[in-house]
Amino acid sequence: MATQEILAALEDAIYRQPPFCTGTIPVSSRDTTLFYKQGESASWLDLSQATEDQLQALADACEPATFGLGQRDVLDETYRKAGKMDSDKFLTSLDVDKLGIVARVHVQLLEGDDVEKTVNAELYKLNVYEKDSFFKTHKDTPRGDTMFASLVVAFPTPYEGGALVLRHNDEEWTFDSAALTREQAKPSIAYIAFFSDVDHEVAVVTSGHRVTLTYNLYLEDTPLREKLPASIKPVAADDSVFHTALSKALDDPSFLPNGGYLGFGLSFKYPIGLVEGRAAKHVLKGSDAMIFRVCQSLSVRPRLSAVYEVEELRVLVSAYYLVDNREYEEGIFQTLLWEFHGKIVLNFEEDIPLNPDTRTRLEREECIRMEWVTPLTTYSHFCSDYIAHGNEASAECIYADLCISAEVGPFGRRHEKCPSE
Ligand SMILES: O=C(O)CCC(=O)C(=O)O
Ligand SMILES: [Fe+2]
Repeated sequence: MATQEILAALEDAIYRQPPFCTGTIPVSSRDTTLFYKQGESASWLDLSQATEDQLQALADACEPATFGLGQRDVLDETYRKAGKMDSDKFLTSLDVDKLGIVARVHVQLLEGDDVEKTVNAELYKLNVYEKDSFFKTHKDTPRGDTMFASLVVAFPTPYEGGALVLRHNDEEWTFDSAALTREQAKPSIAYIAFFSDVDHEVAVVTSGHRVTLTYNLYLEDTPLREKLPASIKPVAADDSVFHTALSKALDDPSFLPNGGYLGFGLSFKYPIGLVEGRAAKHVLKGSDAMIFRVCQSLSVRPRLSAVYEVEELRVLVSAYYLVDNREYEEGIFQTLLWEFHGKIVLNFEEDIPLNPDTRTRLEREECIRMEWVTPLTTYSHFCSDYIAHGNEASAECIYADLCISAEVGPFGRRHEKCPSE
């Protein structure tokens, strides 16, 4: 088969599941009691049978919610109009672990080895969206490189509007928590967990009060403390179609006969730490995780990488390095090559280019030859160039556009085990 046909077949074989999971769970007053501070005193209400007056009092006890624009928290009610209460100002009786929400989200959003690790849900904020409240499109600010998803729990209070709309790779999904909770025979909460880098917005609430708790979900590198309940079955990861397509490609002597690299522009973005010298522990999401697993299982050496564009050349660097565009004595290009062990990415026809810093021809070893299976649509930003709409200012981490680069051996030596890294 011609190379282009093989690459297209590989791309078609990548299985993409939706970047979220949702559900409803019946609750009792034991789950929906909320205590909160109000100046020097305290109040409480039951969010499964709250009156208008109680909800208004809760809304009045909230502060206006800000959002993050790069490194700053800003209040701009044309972008986000909502009330927020920080987690030191209230106590909720809702336990997302006991209700099985964390376990469900765990098996529905993660696959492979990640199902054996521990997911921690960290309570972040309480939000009240009154009439005319909304939150325009944003990604949730990564708070640490092990944060992979956000969880929103909506209580059964009366309201209309306020649907959460998610958008990813030209697809759109709506989570209408008002309709979902209204439709249940018993008082129920509605939840949604989504990969935090997925664009999302809250539509305008047209009446009532939409009360939510938000949580940040982290994948810890420790084995699962308690077995997942038997009723919660892992969603079988569908690696088989891509596995078959990649094995077939590797068995084809005309496909990268002398070896080379396969590149995969990723479907999701990943948090990169802004604290220098700290290796990131990325939690790969959805189809990106699937690509990594399959490459590993076929001894095609996958690495999470960043590609920087410097003077029309593309330089591939491991995603574990943090690169910003301050003044480097040697020039940014030399620094990427020497300090960060970068390689110039060329296709199989290109001539070896000149080094833009020294104007001499680059060495063959400084370049790699790559075929892209899925295109890399955006190059990595140098850290200092980055400004984004988040739900909080980012101090520690930002999202980066990354790719997987996978090293394919020459035909006949493809399946040799690579030394572990
Ligand atoms: O309330 C929701 O459905 C989502 C809220 C949100 O996106 C946020 O607080 O960052
Ligand atoms: Fe958000």
